[in-house]
Amino acid sequence: MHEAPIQHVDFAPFSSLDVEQRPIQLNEQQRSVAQQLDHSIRTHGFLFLDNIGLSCSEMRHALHSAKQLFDKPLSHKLSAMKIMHTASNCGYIPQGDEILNRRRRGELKEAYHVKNRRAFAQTFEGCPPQFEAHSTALFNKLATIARRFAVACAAALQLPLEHFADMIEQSDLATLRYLHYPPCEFKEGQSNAHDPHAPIRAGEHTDYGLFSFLIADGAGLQIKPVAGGEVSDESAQSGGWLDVPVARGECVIVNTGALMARITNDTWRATAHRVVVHDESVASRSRYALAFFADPHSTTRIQVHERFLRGGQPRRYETISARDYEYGRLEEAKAK
Ligand SMILES: O=C(O)CCC(=O)C(=O)O
Ligand SMILES: [Fe+2]
Repeated sequence: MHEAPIQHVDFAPFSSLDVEQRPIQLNEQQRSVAQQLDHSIRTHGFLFLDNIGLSCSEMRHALHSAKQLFDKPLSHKLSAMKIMHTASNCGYIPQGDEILNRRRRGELKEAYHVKNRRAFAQTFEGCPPQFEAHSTALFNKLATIARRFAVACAAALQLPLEHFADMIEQSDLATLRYLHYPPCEFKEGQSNAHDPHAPIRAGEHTDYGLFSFLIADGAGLQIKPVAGGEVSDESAQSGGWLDVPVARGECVIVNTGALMARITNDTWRATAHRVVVHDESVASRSRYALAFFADPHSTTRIQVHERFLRGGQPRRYETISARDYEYGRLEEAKAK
């Protein structure tokens, strides 16, 4: 297996950006960060973002609170916690309820979704005592960082600087996802990386929204840039997957999602990824991760921006609302 040569981008110049101020103005250093993003996203669709304004200890604390949440007995999680339904997209997702890739016979993970408290009321019954306060604070912090990142994306793509930042402000679709991949079986030569139907920790997929931040504490993430907004049968199954080196809660991994691919007419693609186990030692341990999905507000019209149609470029995607697109994909991912 090959390691992906993923670049690190230092986001420190953006930490002082006030995303509420209009007009947004960028200095030279910030414009240079935007150029680096453009390069990384065009070449891999994934990058490591350093100095985002979330310290290592905050990231480790977040991973620890995922552990505390999922450490609750299964009977408690099923009876006392709110179970996630597509309509709300928040709460607990038991193992087996979500299948990101329908060719897989199952996915070896459980998850918990936290939504924007400013956009709708979420209750946290059955969660550990500090979980509500901690996850809400983390959501708000990541949402601000995401808006700064959205400005950098707009600069990189030469769009009006507020273009993406306004779409995700107060978004009811943005989600903070806590993930736990429990220890699983490993059989040499029959790993889920090779058999396209075997159960897997997270099946081949692209994320739905504009971009995602990922914080993880263990190996297994693999990526494969694809030519469009979704994973085709061929691209998911053939070889060419690259390992993402583990960041162990030291920096954030960023990837672009399907709605970004639609708006940019695939100038920035959605990057396919999955989570596998390569060996006995990875299989024998739990893996915890957090993903923040920067998804536009549900009423946002997602259309190819005219800038990507210049010079007679064919329009690859029809206009759709963020809600219709995302709920379509959430329904697809629901185990039938
Ligand atoms: O756990 C990971 O590293 C990836 C999770 C992921 O891709 C997702 O939840 O969309
Ligand atoms: Fe993902």
